[in-house]
This record gives sequence, C-alpha cells and structure tokens, in this order.
Amino acid sequence: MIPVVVLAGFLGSGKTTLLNHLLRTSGGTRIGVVVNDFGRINIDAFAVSAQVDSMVTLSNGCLCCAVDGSELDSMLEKLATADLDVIVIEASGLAEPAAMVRMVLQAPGVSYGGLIYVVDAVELGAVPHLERDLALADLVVLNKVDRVSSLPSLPCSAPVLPVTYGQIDPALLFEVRPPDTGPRQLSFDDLEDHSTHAHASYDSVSFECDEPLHPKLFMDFLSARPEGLFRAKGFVRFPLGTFILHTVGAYVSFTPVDEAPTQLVLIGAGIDPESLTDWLLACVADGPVTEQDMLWVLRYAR
Ligand SMILES: Nc1nc2c(ncn2[C@@H]2O[C@H](COP(=O)(O)OP(=O)(O)OP(=O)(O)O)[C@@H](O)[C@H]2O)c(=O)[nH]1
Repeated sequence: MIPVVVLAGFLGSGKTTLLNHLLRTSGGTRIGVVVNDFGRINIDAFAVSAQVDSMVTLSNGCLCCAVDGSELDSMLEKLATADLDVIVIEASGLAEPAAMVRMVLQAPGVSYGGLIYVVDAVELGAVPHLERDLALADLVVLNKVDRVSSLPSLPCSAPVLPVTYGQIDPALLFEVRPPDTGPRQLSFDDLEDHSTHAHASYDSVSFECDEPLHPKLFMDFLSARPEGLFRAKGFVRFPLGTFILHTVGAYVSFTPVDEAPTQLVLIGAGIDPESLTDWLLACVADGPVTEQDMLWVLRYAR
C-alpha cells in the first residue's frame, strides 16, 4: 500500500514551496503529487518526460497531477495502482484538513501517511481554526522563521519543526531512495538514512536487537519519546509478532510482517543516541508477554 501524506496549511503558508523542495531533494523516491494546479509546481526545474491530460511525469520518476476536489477520489484510486513510493496531496489553502484525511483513510489501495500542517510564522494570527487544525496534525512545519526574531509558540501537542522555505528533510516524511536504484523491496539498506546532506542538523540513530521487545515497554517509549525525535522507521519484533513501524511526528503505524529481528532508525534534532539506545535496550521483554499486552501495539496496526 502506498502511503499518502496530506500537506495542509493556510493560504500562502508555504505548502508549494515545501512540495517543490521535496521533489528536488528526494533522490530516486517516486513521488506522486496531487495539487489543484500544477502551474505552481516548479516543473521547469525537472525535465518533463510525458504529459497526459492532467498528469505530468517528471524525469526523476515523480508524477504530478492537477485535480479539483471532486476528482480527488478517482485520482487517488488511479495513483494507488501506479509504481510510486509515496503520494503527497497538497490541500488547497481553504480545504478542510479533516475532510482530506477522512478521504485518504477511506481510499482503497493506499495507507494514510500523516498530516503535515504548514504555518507561516508571521501570519499565524490570521489563520482561522488554527488550533483545531493543529490538533489534527502529526507534524507541524513552522515556516518563514527568517521573518521573525523569536519563534512563536504554537497551541499543539504535535512536534513543531521551524524552517525556512519549507526545507525539511524528506526522510522525516517517507523513505528516501538514492537515485537510480532498482525495484523497491524493504531491505536493511532501506533503513539507512539516505537523505541529502542539506539538512545536516538532523541526527539518526540505528538500533538493532535480536531479543524481542515488550509491547507495553516499547509503546511507553514511543509515547514518551523526546520532542525532537520526528521519525522512527524499521522492524520491531515482539514475542507475538514482527511489525514495520512508521512514525511521522505524532503519527504511528504498525504493519505486520514475517518475523525479522528488530532494526530501527530514529531521526531527529538534538537527540541523544546513547540514551535512546539504552532506553530501547530496556524495552527487551524479560518476562512472559500475553495477547493482552499486544493490544498496546495492535491499536496502531494498519
Ligand atoms: N521569507 C520567506 N518566504 C517564504 C518562505 N517560504 C515560502 N515563502 C514565500 O511565501 C510565498 C507563498 O509560498 P507558497 O509556497 O506559494 O505558499 P502556499 O501555501 O503554497 O500558497 P497557496 O497555495 O496560495 O495557499 C511565496 O512567495 C514563497 O516564496 C520562507 O521560509 N521565508
């Protein structure tokens, strides 16, 4: 199933700027982008290799589609069958993020990959329903911080990433592939951080463990994880099953897979690799684990 990331935010907050940044810096990741109008996507920066109706294929393997709200459903269905790694939907500045998320959750063949909400650091007072929208966000991008002398505080519990010109590390949102790799198969290599180095302020920590983890202890770790830990991905093995974990900001999903040892990559800013490793080691199951304990994890299973 292809993950779908919803990119929302008020008019002019910087959604298209962020999208163009993702298209430029995502290596060989094939991104399907859905926008209202692709006049604003910086298509000239990529060679266009094919154009059919409202779709443009870029030479880097990405696909851009321009649709209005009423066609979104059928476009998503079409994209679900395309050879893509991730789909990003840019909600127009007036679209209701909640409605977009609902639509993605109901769409066949795709999985919800999180709601990224962009806020203009200067204009946040002008955003209607800011608090309500922020409550839905899995990751908040506080954009245009070059225009403020101090960072405003936002009324939300999701992690907040202060940036200029939407320059977030794409690895915070989805798997980033190096350019020109073969067909995709989740391998240990995929778990390494292939993000470009324009974002040197992020650290990544790899954790491997042959012993199964305790579901309750691991979920306690996830819910208390440090604020700067924006992303975690990889395999987690519990005594009663192995899962692929995917988190973007506050969003968590577990997908059951065949048994594999725990292998995780954690990405964040200002994180302490040693204490995170110790914390994860303390999650090793040292007693019996029941089906009841697994419910802590299964709540997030997709
Ligand atoms: N100073 C500054 N300007 C920015 C930054 N990010 C984006 N902009 C500018 O802000 C304006 C709006 O950015 P867009 O990316 O078009 O915003 P949007 O959310 O897609 O806008 P709509 O689609 O109209 O809702 C553009 O002129 C950008 O160049 C930033 O970090 N700093």
